[in-house]
Amino acid sequence: MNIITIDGPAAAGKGTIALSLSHLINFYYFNTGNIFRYIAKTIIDEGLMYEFLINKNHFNLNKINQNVVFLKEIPDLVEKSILIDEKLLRTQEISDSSSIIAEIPQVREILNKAMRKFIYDMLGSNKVVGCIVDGRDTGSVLFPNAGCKIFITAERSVRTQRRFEQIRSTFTEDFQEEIKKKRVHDSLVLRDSRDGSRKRDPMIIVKDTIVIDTSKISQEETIEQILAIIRIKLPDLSKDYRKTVNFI
Ligand SMILES: Nc1ncnc2c1ncn2[C@@H]1O[C@H](COP(=O)(O)OP(=O)(O)OP(=O)(O)O)[C@@H](O)[C@H]1O
Ligand SMILES: Nc1ccn([C@H]2C[C@H](O)[C@@H](COP(=O)(O)O)O2)c(=O)n1
Repeated sequence: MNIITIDGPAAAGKGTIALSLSHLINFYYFNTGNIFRYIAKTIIDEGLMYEFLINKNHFNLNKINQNVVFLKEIPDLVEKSILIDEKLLRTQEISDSSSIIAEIPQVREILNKAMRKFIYDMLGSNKVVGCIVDGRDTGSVLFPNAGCKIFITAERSVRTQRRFEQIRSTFTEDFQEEIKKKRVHDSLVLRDSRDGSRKRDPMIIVKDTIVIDTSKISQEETIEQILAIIRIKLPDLSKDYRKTVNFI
């Protein structure tokens, strides 16, 4: 299956690497974190986050606005999460909330189903050669049959620094609260713990996954390593195609 999964902890560089790689090999790139972020944003916008936090295990997901009723399938849920301005999804509040919401099995079930359908439709339409998906459980749960599974990680201090710089360069003074390094660090600690220890679909490294620690290597080196892995794992990508994208 021409699906490449890239999992790993927050701020490890998955999205950046996946996006660059998708341009190089002409694959479609799908960021699964954004769909969890989109749901978090919706709960926050509906003013329901407080209620959600105190009743986490009994929260009535049907309470959410008719357009976003989780328990019914929302046909354009994935499309909505793609079309929204990504910057609106990258606030600290949404980062923290999305990780909490992602613990709910019902939410995961519905989002996974919607994401799988979207990707399979995309591949089936023959508009794309393949797809790169990134997240926490894309190789272990979402696409266990993916042809190539990568896990990108980095030391937490490195990830804190990367996220800190990323936020500083993205947000203006309206987001001063966002740029305190301790808050970035504390948020990563909490998210690492929640994403790695939740009962349903925790972030794990499954046995056919190749782990790349990017703490001391550049983005370019990481991409080189992944291209070398893809050559072995996805040998069926046609030779002609490989030549056109400098794949060999
Ligand atoms: N060697 C590296 N590899 C990847 N990203 C790096 C590297 N060095 C610095 N970065 C930077 O780290 C920042 C975080 O990367 P990115 O947002 O892609 O992480 P992520 O793993 O997708 O995070 P999240 O899961 O929270 O969305 C980006 O600004 C990226 O440019
Ligand atoms: N496959 C996924 C992707 C994301 N999540 C949750 C957990 C994360 O903390 C949150 C935000 O993701 P990010 O944008 O940081 O990649 O969404 C998940 O549980 N499973």
